[in-house]
Amino acid sequence: MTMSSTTERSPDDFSADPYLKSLVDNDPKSYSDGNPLPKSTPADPQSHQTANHGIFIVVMGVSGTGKSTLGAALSEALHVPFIDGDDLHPKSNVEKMSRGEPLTDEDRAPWLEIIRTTAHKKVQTQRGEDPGEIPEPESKPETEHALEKHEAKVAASSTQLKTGTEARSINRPGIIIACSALKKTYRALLRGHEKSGTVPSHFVSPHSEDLPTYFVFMKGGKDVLMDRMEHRKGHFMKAKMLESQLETLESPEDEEGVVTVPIEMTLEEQVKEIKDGLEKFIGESL
Ligand SMILES: Nc1ncnc2c1ncn2[C@@H]1O[C@H](COP(=O)(O)OP(=O)(O)OP(=O)(O)O)[C@@H](O)[C@H]1O
Ligand SMILES: O=C(O)[C@H](O)[C@@H](O)[C@H](O)[C@H](O)CO
Repeated sequence: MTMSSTTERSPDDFSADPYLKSLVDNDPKSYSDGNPLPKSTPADPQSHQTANHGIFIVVMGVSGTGKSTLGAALSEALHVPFIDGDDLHPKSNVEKMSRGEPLTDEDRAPWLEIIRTTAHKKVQTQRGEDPGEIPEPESKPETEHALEKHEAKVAASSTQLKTGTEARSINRPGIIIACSALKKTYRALLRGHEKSGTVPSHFVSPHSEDLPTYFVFMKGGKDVLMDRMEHRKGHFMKAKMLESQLETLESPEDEEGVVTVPIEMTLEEQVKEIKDGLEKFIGESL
């Protein structure tokens, strides 16, 4: 089933989920008169190659591949904030996964829209632009912590900028989000190539050229994953869900802007591989 064929939701559907309802209620403008958010000026397709243009990096792969671990490490290395996509799931999705039930396309669609919109908002804020009235999705302390850490780093970087050192390697607007992004259609939505039609109009996310999107694909075999998930403590996603995650996964390796990293590599090796890969796509050092 493609994302574009998912059933359009009415505002009433959003009332059923307190999390989605809070997002709707926070934006009376788009619901009373149907006005979408003002969009940023469309950028020149090549303009993401300038240091001021933000980038959106999605760390993807099935559960247990190490997305959260790598996302945090990449954030340190690139001086770009990190958000765990798990923190942006509607509550109903987390409850469903905790019960051991795999999510459907319909469950994932609003979550994917929220992820892209959140990425855009964070990049706009870093650029000093007004992110408009996109409501702040429910966030958990870890997310806030990651953003605070990033802000502290930006402050430290500014000092370096003043002294003229490492000016090109710091302070680039951008955001890293961990998200399973299992299917091609989900990635089309995260890239801004498609709309799911499952969220209110104020979730208008930017065109792909206005927020260039890259994927880091964490590739690994079932045995290693099963072992990691079985040893991981305190996570809502249990090892028995791995089967359905692997069945759902459509490899992104033939798609544009994808850096693939084996999960067996050390964290250090993964970060280096990704930095090199992204620099090739972007055409400059990060
Ligand atoms: N490079 C690595 N080498 C060995 N173990 C790792 C590596 N990266 C992560 N791990 C371990 O694997 C487990 C899964 O990692 P993590 O929670 O980051 O995965 P995830 O993809 O974010 O999972 P989920 O999507 O289910 O939240 C953790 O116990 C983590 O410590
Ligand atoms: O698409 C999905 O099925 C979900 O996003 C999961 O992958 C979880 O969010 C994550 O892996 C938590 O463990």
